[in-house]
Amino acid sequence: NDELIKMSQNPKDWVMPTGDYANTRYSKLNQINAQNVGKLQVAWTFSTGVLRGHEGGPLIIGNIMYVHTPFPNKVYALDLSQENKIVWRYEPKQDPNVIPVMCCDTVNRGLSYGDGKIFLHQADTTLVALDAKTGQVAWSAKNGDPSKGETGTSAPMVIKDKVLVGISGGEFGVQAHMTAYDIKTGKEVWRGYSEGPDNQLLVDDKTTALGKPIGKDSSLKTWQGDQWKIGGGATWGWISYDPELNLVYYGSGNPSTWNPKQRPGDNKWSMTIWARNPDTGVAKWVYQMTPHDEWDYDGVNEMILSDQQINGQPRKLLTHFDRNGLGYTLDRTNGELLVAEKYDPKVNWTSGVDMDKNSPTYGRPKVLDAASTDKAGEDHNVKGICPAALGTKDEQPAAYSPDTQLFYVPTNHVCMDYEPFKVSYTAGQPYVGATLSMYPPQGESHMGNFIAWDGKTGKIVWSNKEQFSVWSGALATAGGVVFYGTLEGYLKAVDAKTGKELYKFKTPSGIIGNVTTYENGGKQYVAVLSGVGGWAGIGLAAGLTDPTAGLGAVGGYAALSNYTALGGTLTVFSLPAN
Ligand SMILES: O=C(O)c1cc(C(=O)O)c2c(n1)C(=O)C(=O)c1cc(C(=O)O)[nH]c1-2
Repeated sequence: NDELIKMSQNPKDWVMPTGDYANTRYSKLNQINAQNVGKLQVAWTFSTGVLRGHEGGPLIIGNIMYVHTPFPNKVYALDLSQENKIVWRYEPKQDPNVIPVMCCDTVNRGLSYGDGKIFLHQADTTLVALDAKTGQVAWSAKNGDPSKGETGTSAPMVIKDKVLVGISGGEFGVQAHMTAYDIKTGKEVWRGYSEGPDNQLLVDDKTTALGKPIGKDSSLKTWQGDQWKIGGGATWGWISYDPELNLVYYGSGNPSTWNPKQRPGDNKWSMTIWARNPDTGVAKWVYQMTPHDEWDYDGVNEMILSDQQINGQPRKLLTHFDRNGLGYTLDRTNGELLVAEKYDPKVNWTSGVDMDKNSPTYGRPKVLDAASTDKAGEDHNVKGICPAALGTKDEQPAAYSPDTQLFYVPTNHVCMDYEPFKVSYTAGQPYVGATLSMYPPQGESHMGNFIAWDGKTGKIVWSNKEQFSVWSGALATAGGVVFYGTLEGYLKAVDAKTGKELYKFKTPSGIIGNVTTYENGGKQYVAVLSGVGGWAGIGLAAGLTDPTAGLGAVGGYAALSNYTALGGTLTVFSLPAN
């Protein structure tokens, strides 16, 4: 979308949920820098009036800031030039029966802008277009059916003349997809599924995996019978786009039931990086990271696009920090695999990815027997698997700074016990089939790290310990400062080169939102939503206390209740006048 490409080059605004199409979450603003960030103060705050987990962050377009909330998915337009007065608000009426079919809290990851409209993907899967000036509904489209377990949590993305949106429901046996709607009318233009026959996948004889054509029925061959129809591969993560290559990138999630015995085969194309043509939806290339998942290592985390040199050659790269604990760097033009390395040294389910191009298992991770929940079988508890099901990183997006050529990655440092059991499929009911518990790696007490990563070599450059997982999205800036939030509720600023902590402030609740920056009236601001929740905070958010509830997260993060409580607030920071 040419309008958006132009707008996203103006660092005063924040026009996409991801900051830019490349998903770098990097801002050229440098008024706030490593020297003065220690003086940051709260400029203003705004209560959203909603409890539970607040993910994503606001959009800023000129003088208007657009703030969204978790279910019931309110949207506020605030006028920054009029003391943040509420210009309009949108409050959808949604059936609360959608709440129990949301796997990991009632979160929403944010809004998109394009063609004078604000796009919201509601929990009940309604994709709604609001007039950016008035908040009036311009059109709405139904992206799924909550009675089958389909829900909406992901941020839509405007690409050219279309709005792209994924779907959640991997824990309910949905057949997930990415769908493109016409930006003017809301009419469906294409829908590409994560598994199924070729005409549903939108693949053709030119679609490749690791440089080779995937061939006919590439997905069907990897499922038993009709299992692909309830095969998951949910698409609830972030979307990126390369306008020059005309390719969109996103990942697909777990192949439904967490009991691997019930779905033999590679379960393609769950756990896969997809590169699709946004005009037709047809896939140019795919790469499956975790064939036949045995741990719920969803592949949906963001794909960050950067241009860097490898061995003296300029390369168009895609870097992805997968739930499975491996940081991948690929050539985004063709899906060539360049780097796959652990970004937490505790990752122990695999000895690494086969990088030998001539090997029959090229590109596949080598699974270690001790961590195989499939080998152990139903009703056997496999202990000490790292990472836990919520991965070395979950939805919390990393940032990339072209100044340092480093990625700044919020991570989980958590391991698990995992016991698969037999589960039968009923539409609209959980289709999980595993009991989990979560805890820090043996001999350690901290559950998170905030790291800097070199994607060219696959190495950690520095690492800061955090007591809990870092469930907030990072922001990198030209001021040499990187920002992130913590589950206890701190907004933190660290030096981009060294990781040294330069500032922290405790906001009213735990932070699972993404840090955003903008400029208004000549002043740089940093904004973040607090409001604890998400999968890590599900115990607090949903009032659960059984340690195995929340798929094991309730016990793992029980100590969080000593630090914070529910409540959605936007906190905005700036430097003092002098
Ligand atoms: O498979 C799915 O459909 C699905 C959906 C979601 C979601 O929409 O929030 C999450 C997950 N899976 C998931 O595996 C997961 O770890 C997770 C964490 C969160 C969160 O917001 O904290 N959502 C989700």
